Amino acid sequence: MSEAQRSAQSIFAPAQGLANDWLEFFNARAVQPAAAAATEDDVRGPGQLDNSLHSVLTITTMTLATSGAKGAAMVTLLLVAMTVVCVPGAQPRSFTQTEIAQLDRFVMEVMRCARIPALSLSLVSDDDVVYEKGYGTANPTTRTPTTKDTVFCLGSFTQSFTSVLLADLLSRNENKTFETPLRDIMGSRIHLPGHYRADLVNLKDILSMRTGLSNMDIIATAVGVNRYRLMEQNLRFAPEVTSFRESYVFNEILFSLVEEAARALGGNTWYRLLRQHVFNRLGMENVAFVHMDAKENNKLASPVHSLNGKPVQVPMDAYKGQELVAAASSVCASASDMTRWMQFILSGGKKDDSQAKYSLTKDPEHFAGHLAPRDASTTRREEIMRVRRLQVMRRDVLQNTFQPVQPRPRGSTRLTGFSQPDIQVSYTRESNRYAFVSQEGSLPGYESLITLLVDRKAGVFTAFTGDGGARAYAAKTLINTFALDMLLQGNPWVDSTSVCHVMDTMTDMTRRSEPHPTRVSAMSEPIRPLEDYEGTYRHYGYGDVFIRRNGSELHLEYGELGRYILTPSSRNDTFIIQANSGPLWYTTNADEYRSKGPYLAFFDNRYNDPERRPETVTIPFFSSDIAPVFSKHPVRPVESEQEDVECDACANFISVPLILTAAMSTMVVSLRNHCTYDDLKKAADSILSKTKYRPKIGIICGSGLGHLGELVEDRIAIPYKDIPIFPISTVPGHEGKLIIGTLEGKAVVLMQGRSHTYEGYPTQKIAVPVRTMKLMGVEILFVTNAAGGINPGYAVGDLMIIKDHINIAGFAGINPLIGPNDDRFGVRFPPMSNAYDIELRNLAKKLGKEMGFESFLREGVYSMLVGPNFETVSECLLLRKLGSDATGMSTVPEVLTAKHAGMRVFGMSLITNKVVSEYDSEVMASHEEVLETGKKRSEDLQALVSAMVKNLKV
Ligand SMILES: O=P(O)(O)O[C@@H]1C[C@H](O)[C@@H](CO)O1
Ligand SMILES: Nc1nc2[nH]cnc2c(=O)[nH]1
Repeated sequence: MSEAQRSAQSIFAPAQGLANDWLEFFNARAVQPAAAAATEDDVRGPGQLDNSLHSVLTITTMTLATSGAKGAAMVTLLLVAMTVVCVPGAQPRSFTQTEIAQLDRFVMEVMRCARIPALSLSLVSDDDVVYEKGYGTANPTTRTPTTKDTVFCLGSFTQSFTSVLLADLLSRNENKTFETPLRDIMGSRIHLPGHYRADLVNLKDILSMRTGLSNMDIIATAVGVNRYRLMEQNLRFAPEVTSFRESYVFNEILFSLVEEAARALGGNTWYRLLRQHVFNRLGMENVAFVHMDAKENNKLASPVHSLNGKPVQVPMDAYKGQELVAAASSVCASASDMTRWMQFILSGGKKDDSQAKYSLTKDPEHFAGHLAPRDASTTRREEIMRVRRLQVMRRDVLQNTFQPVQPRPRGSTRLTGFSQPDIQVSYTRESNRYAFVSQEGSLPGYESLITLLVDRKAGVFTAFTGDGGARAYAAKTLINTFALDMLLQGNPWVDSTSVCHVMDTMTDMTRRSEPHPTRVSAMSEPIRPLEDYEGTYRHYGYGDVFIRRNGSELHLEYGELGRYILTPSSRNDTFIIQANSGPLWYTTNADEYRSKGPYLAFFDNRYNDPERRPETVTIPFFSSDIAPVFSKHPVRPVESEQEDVECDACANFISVPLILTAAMSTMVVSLRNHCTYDDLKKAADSILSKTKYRPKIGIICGSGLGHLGELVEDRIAIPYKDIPIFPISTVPGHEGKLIIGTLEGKAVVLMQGRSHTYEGYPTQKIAVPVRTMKLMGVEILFVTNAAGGINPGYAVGDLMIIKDHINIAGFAGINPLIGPNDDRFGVRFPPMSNAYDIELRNLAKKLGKEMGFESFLREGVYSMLVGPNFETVSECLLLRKLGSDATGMSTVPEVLTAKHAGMRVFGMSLITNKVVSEYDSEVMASHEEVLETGKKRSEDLQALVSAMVKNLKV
């Protein structure tokens, strides 16, 4: 037994008072520390540790304050970021014997403190293997020592493999990218909740976890749901945590869709494609899948958890349910495999082929495109040497998987790197010195972490068996940190004498940052007879749970695997959940899970009446974000129907029914109505290419008011039908031309006519011309319209400067800003309190006065209804009560879009008619009257707008 093992044992046993079972694991370890022992000088003392540790912990504390449930992961990442950057100008290199001994000692100490039975480590630098090693006992039954070829299941790390596979498949497919809507890849309907998601969701959204849908992974582990049922029935009821693409929401169940996409792209199952395209190509020989062939793999390290302080083997059946989330979490691999992976990533798609024995004659494909041009002097050996580093995947293809979803705002103190992680290896951060890539994974009984310093071509991989949770995070982080510091010849700030203490501190901090468990204690008697709780409770997303009495016990059954006992607690109608048997024991029984507090089931009835039987049961541990409520009388959630009609965003004309249900205010709109930034930019550039002018002023002319366009000099006119993304005006009085030229010497772009929601355009489409103007460089927008006068003091022919608006249509869910927000246009939640620019309003009043318009120039509030009908009398009276002076059917969507995009807005209504506000009146509003008035007064309106343009300082 080595010195390190002896000290591990002596400290371990008495201090922790642990069961012998754990010691057995250590006794059986096959660690062979290097011959040379480390000198004291190699190891930093506690004094040095304090400063570094202090700064790390300070940052950690700050992170925890803002991070919430994902605190542990962030601690991990920050610690690595903090420590690996503190090595100035170090060079990667191989280890001396002394360093190997130092590293071994460190690892073994971590294993001792974190009670890790088996661990594998691999380090690479400059494409070379620096160190690969197994520690401890891989299989307690056979006492097999851990080696570099021992297989560990990697959990979420699988997502990195999946991303690279997809990058490769997409690169072979001309028309598809990570941003192609999934339905265009899979050719089938995708059922997801909320407007737009099903239409728009793409691989990037799922891989970077920004669909906003709650994680329902429990379905995969407990219910016999097959993929078809999941996709057809359950996913459409996944609870929404945030809006689509709003922020990072952990979700692995949607990887079932990714698997289907891989199948559609590659014509084979995901795992076969993965073997073929990734593992075989890289020579990752030991790979297995946790739910399929891992249990037959004799190199597999046995998964171990602790229960009441004793190590217990996790039954392989527990991983059966991983099938549904396989693409997110099912790959198992050895340290030697992961060395190859790290070399592949760090070298930009190459594989170290130096050990391979290929024959030029027998394996010509292997050398295709890699051989040096041959001349008489080239020997066969030289030719072969050229392919020592074989490019197995194109660099640009691989790089696709590293594209951030959204760039981190400059100078931002928000940890957007975490909440909007990069697509592939998840967490890329530009540290002071190195681009840093890291991904960790966990499954019951297994932990892993890979950390790559891309610029330094250095990487470390650690995997082990044992408990998960805060201590495991600390353990793997510290090992990777220490190894990288050593690799880069830095002075590790933690060493084997201090690491256990540091790990304790980190563990405590992480645990403290987690939500406090509800305090309840077990009771022998519930407040009501057990029969009262019995029944089938349903959730449309999660499926059914069955509550049955079994003798004196209450049981909860969920799917194939979920068998739980419900123990009454000190809180009324609240039960403590514990798995009683079977492979799911670890979900509620294992020490690490229990340390987070008891798992509870809350029964309730809708009247909150203790006299009535419970009708619902809420089970928080089924989800990490929204606790699902199962009900005896469930109400089927209203689904947002997806539009069947293919109505492409950039099609000329879109007829989309707007169905407003009074109860839900649900608008049925296809997200394809959104033009992307690139579509709009293309349109803007194409318009600008037709004119020498670069207008900063945009003007939209309302019904019958387009004659202003005739005052524009040196103009070109582009019919909307020639701008593919523009909606086309279909209403008399709206010409439908975009005019560019000068007005009063200023470059302007003028819309001779507009489109309206009532024409059948989704309101997002109305935003298109405004956003196009924005991308052309427009800074100030003039909007004019014809409106009905509500204010009794107004007369037909009055001009009303718009002071503010009331978005009546918005009350019913019609707003052009609904849908995913593209930050390049504006913020998600734009203020609207200053919609109509005060300076421009004052300028209009001043000029109006000078022009002698005072007697018919007003200032008031415009309200927008969708139309196309004019108002009923009661509606007019209501609008008046709301504070509206005039009403119309346009303008507001344009103003919202312009303000969202940071433009200044001036609005003016021509009062073309007076609304009918008496029940017995025989007067009727008509479009003819509107146009007629327009003719009479439009010259004044034109004069005022022209004068304003003249006076603007742009
Ligand atoms: O485009 P605007 O708002 O000027 O047109 C108004 C509203 C209807 O389109 C039409 C009704 O006459 O005039
Ligand atoms: N809603 C509405 N729009 C108009 N556009 C012009 N006149 C009117 C009107 O009276 N009501």
